[in-house]
Amino acid sequence: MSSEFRIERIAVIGLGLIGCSWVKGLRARGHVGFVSGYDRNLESMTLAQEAGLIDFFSEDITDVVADADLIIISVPIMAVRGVLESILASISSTAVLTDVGSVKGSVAADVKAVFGDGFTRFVLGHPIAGSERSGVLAADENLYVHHKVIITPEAHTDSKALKLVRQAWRAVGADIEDMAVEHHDEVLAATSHLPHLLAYSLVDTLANSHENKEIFNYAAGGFRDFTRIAASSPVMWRDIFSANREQILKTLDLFEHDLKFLRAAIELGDTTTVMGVLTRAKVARDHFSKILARRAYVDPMKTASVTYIATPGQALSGSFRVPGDKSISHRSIMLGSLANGTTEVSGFLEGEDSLATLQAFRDMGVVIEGPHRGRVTIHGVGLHGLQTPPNALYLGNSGTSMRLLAGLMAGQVFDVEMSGDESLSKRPMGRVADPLRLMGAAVETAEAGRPPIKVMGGSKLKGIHYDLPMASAQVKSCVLLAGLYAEGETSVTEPAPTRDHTERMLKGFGYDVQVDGNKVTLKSGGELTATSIDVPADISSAAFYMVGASIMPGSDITLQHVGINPTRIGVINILRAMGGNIEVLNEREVGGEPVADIRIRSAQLKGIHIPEDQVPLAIDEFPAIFIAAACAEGETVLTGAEELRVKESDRIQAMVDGLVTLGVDAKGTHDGAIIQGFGAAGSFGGGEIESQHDHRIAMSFAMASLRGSDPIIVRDCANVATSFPGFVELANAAGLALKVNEESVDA
Ligand SMILES: O=C(O)C1=C[C@@H](OP(=O)(O)O)[C@@H](O)[C@H](O)C1
Ligand SMILES: C=C(OP(=O)(O)O)C(=O)O
Repeated sequence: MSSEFRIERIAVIGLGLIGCSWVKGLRARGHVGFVSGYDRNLESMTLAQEAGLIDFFSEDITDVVADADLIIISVPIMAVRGVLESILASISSTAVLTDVGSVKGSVAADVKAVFGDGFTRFVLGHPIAGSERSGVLAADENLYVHHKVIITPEAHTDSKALKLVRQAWRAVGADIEDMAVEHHDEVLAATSHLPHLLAYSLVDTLANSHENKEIFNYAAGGFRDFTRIAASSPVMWRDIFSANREQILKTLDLFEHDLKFLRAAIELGDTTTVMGVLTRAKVARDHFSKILARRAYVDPMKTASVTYIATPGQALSGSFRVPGDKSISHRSIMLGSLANGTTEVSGFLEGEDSLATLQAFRDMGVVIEGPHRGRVTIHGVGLHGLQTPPNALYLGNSGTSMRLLAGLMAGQVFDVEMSGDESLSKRPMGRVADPLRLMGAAVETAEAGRPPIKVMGGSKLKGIHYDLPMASAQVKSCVLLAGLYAEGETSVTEPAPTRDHTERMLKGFGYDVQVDGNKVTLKSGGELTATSIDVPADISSAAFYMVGASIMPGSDITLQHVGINPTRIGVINILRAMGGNIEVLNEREVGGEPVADIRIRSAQLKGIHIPEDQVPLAIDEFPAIFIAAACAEGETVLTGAEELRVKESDRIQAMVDGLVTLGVDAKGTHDGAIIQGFGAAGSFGGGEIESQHDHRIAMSFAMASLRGSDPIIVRDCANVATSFPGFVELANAAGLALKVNEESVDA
């Protein structure tokens, strides 16, 4: 903020922490000329003058406000009206007034009552900052830096007055947020007023108990944390509780209702319900803690931008396990939730995509414990036990969650809306809406079949036969999952084999599924029975290391416990066809899925025309395979892969653009790409890569750095956490040299 902004005369009424910190901040930064102050307490005024916060005070409030350009009213809420009445006749005709109270509706009413309807120069404000410390001596010139100040402009508020107050807040480092008066009071009732009320009430209850001495002797831990805020000013809070009475009573009623519910569960020994409340609360609290760690009142549009700086690394070595399979993790939550009984999952992927699915089922009332080191316990509710979620289901970056859930939601009795991040919001959902509508579901999408997608409950579904127009396991799974709720038989035929985890897992839960060549059939009316699921390591995550070890001379790594379902092993087949040295060791079957350890040693790869039948079997691995192709001897041609254009990014374009940036001769075609490999003698040049916020593009170019001549900077890598938490640590342990640069930015 430039020091050109200046207010000549400010009057502060009420010399507490909030008003004094604002004035101190303005003074310290040279934005104010003369400050006068008033407080009911003479000592506060004297102290404020001695501390250099104010230049003048008077026991007559009218002397203090006369000639002020900005009057800051910083007194307990119930005292505002009295202040307004006593200054009404003395303020100048241009003076702007503002306040800092925690309730806005009552102050708006006071202004109207005292100054009349037509008064336009009062700007209602509320800084979300504070501490248990109070008074003049606690004033802190940096109290508002990066803190939110809520301004609640009214229709009649003068724009010049608004501008002045906004400038005066910004000048002390505050971030401004506008809200409607009623909305402010509703939000604050829940986030601030109710917690204070509970803290005061609990301490009072315990203090009145005849065992209070015992209680307070051992009052560390929970008591101290929960009741910290009961040390705040009683006058201030008495005023807030009466000024925002209606909204506080509303949230209190809600809380009383939920508290009774929890009490009843404890009384009945219903530990699952208790666990449900606790796990949901813990997740919410963990989420808020992340937010609170950064800011007092955070802007949800702020996210971290993550950049990888990848310098040439060493030969890869070691034996390690990459995180759990994403496709199987999603399905374990879905089927575990719909089963009868308790399902135990191990090896669960704690990535943002599978966690989005987990949260969606929690939102629909399923009690899910964990994840804790890959272990998840799901208390299934049966096929008909899901409950209406309180809000739209937010599925982040995850196409699998949205498409599979669309099928399941079509069979429910309640309506559900599903939304996602910027990337997911651009992905086609017509491909699932179409067959669901044929089954009788009522499904709405936004324009051109994009999310958000709304699935109306209560439709009577009927079984269909569906010929998949594209090879897509997500569409196949969507139709099959809807089939669990459809009258009669539901079947799908696919144009080429795609991952069959849904079919396998349904069978694992005891559901009858018929597979006949490329046709899968099931009938409704069955039940899912809880089971245990051991999720193998994700071959799609392993693929980056298969490529890394192949292209980097001297490499020799073993990837443990990798899922090698025949519908997923395209990457092994393709790399082998290119001359890769890949051994599949120790093959075994775990919970209906084949698993093996995979040893990869470096080899000089050669370009090939990738067989089209391998495309669906390696659909997520092409970004990594493009890196392998660039290091190969000769030309690699990919065809029949137009699906790559509708993943988290247009993966053909994103990879070709990145390769060209690094000096590789590559071009995209409508359904694939042609890449001229630079061979044994060549390398990637340095450069800056746009990952298009796509996890697989980011990780592929990180691997390219193994054969880089110069640093490769990869932008927007935050989404690596959707499928591969811990990627950077593992990569560096294996031989890469990745540095991470993280910044908070406006999304
Ligand atoms: O069913 C699944 O778990 C998936 C299917 C594939 O999508 P499509 O069905 O769109 O090919 C794949 O790309 C995605 O990462 C996971
Ligand atoms: C396409 C992918 O996932 P989804 O469709 O679930 O977003 C992927 O992980 O590469």
